[in-house]
Amino acid sequence: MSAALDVAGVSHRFGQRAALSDVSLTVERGHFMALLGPNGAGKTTLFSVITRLYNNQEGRVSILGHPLDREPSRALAGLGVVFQARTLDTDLTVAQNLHYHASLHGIGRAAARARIEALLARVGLAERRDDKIRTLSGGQSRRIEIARSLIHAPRLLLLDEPTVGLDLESRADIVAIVRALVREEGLSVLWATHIFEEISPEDDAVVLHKGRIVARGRAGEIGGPGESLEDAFRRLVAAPDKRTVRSAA
Ligand SMILES: Nc1ncnc2c1ncn2[C@@H]1O[C@H](COP(=O)(O)OP(=O)(O)OP(=O)(O)O)[C@@H](O)[C@H]1O
Repeated sequence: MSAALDVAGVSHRFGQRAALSDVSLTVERGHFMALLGPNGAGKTTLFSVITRLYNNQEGRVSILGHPLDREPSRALAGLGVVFQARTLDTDLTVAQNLHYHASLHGIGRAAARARIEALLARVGLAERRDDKIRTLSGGQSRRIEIARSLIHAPRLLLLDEPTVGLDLESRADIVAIVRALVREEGLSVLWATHIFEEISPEDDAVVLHKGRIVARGRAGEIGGPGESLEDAFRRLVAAPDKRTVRSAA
């Protein structure tokens, strides 16, 4: 079976600045992959290429076996995205936001209602259905954004630093919700972050730095002997002479 996401040799430039250089990665179906990178590494640019906000300049992207350039509708139909910036309408209720999004996907009213109930239960916010978004906490809004990203039942979910600015408990809730989706529904996830507590040793991981992948493998194996993932990350994004590119996979 084809991978959930296959990125092959993708490069992207903003004028003279190379934001991505020959990036390749594969998210297998039912896997959680952490995309680790410091500010400016290129994570958001990569997500923008995968979601087709930016035209692909070089390289190939396939989602669930559908090439993004040749079959964009089929590729994007299987993709859900939680962007870094918040995009819910704060003056509308939770249900109104979700129904609006469902109609954008062409989902009928009755099917949307059932799907929204199931998703609100999934993110633990069924009782907030009729509340305006502006009355929710930051963590609760994020959970609604996750529900919204899943409205069309995608099989691959991209999340761009979804826990930034949230307290410890809200962060843990969001990580737990997404991990349950992977475990129980076989969802495939690409999770961009620079928060190490969100990553488990058995996760697949890639480290992106200055637009290049500088390490990949099981998160627990990216460090050298006796070296934590966090220490390995600091070494990898430090001066080039301190860096040894490792491939644990
Ligand atoms: N629209 C743009 N025009 C010009 N340069 C850009 C643009 N968007 C991003 N860049 C540059 O491309 C590089 C990668 O940025 P990007 O936002 O993808 O990084 P990031 O890993 O998502 O960082 P952060 O964690 O801060 O969101 C940076 O050098 C950034 O300044």
